Amino acid sequence: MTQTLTIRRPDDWHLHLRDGAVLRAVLPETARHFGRAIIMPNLVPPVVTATDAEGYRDRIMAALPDGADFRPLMTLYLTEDTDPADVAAASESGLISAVKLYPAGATTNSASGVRDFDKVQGVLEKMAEIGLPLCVHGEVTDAEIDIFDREAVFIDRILDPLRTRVPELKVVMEHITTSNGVDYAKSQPEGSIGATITTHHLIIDRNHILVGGIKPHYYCLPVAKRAAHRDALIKAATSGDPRFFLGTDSAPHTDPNKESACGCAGIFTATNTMSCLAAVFEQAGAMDRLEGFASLNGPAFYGLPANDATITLTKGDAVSYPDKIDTEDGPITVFDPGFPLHWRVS
Ligand SMILES: NC(=O)N[C@@H](CC(=O)O)C(=O)O
Ligand SMILES: [Zn+2]
Ligand SMILES: [Zn+2]
Repeated sequence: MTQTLTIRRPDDWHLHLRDGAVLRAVLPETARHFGRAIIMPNLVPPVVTATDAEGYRDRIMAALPDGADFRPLMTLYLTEDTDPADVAAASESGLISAVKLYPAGATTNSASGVRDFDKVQGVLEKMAEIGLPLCVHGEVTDAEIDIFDREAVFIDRILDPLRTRVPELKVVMEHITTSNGVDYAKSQPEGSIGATITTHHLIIDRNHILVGGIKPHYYCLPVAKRAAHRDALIKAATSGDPRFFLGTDSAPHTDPNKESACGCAGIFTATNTMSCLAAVFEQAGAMDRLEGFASLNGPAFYGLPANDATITLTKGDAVSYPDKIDTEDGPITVFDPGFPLHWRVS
């Protein structure tokens, strides 16, 4: 008996598309299965103003394959100089769907991020007033904090005080990797907080990166933690709790930039995400909750309708995906879940 599952067309609430040749190569991978995606603004230079976002949106639209049913949801990169009026106008016109906070130095292309939160208080208050969500890369950057503890320490030292300072601000904890992240999201009122979970953090733990030789294609930030944390993420994602939704954080870097003495952080999952998620949800006995996680909870948090279109997943013989996507800048390795995938999007 063939098994099938039809769900609303999913959205990706955290996606890196880059620009130029990489954008042209990776965008079709997402547009094939996803209706919308929150587009991360960490280009070089970053997408800081409404004018930047408009230009980037136009370049994305120009790179879309003909007939694609995909809409990019743009974001602005929060800096200490961000103008509250520019943000408000960009939100009002429908150009942007969120603002992204990177603590300065936390991750790929985050040098222009925030150091002094007093300097962004005015923007955050304006966002709270107009209901515009703040997407947060939640890691402290202090050299003395162990890299495996940076998310938990961020929650205590930065996120919780921030929520006290601007209680009405809608916050998305991006790519949570710990049970601390799960617990904090669950402790906050529904509708005021969301937490995205990536495909890869539902599958790998830190052993995948380090055991049997160093595996650069499993390195991302926040770095994967112990298996017990991965299990807490699986439990949250498959629980049906509306606070948790899919943000793949698919983050392409070319192979030479990954397979290097100082390799870039980021895992590229756009190509096989839905097959990987189906495997995770099936394993957890929660196929009936995949639609909530991938297609319903995210739009509800962002105040958008779910997509009208649907996709159908079918279980059968192992599905093969390319190991790499070719780009004019070099190959980009596709995430290897480490087990055969049997669910395909038909
Ligand atoms: N996740 C990553 O490891 N990398 C992201 C940045 C980010 O989301 O932190 C990237 O832009 O490459
Ligand atoms: Zn991040
Ligand atoms: Zn990211």
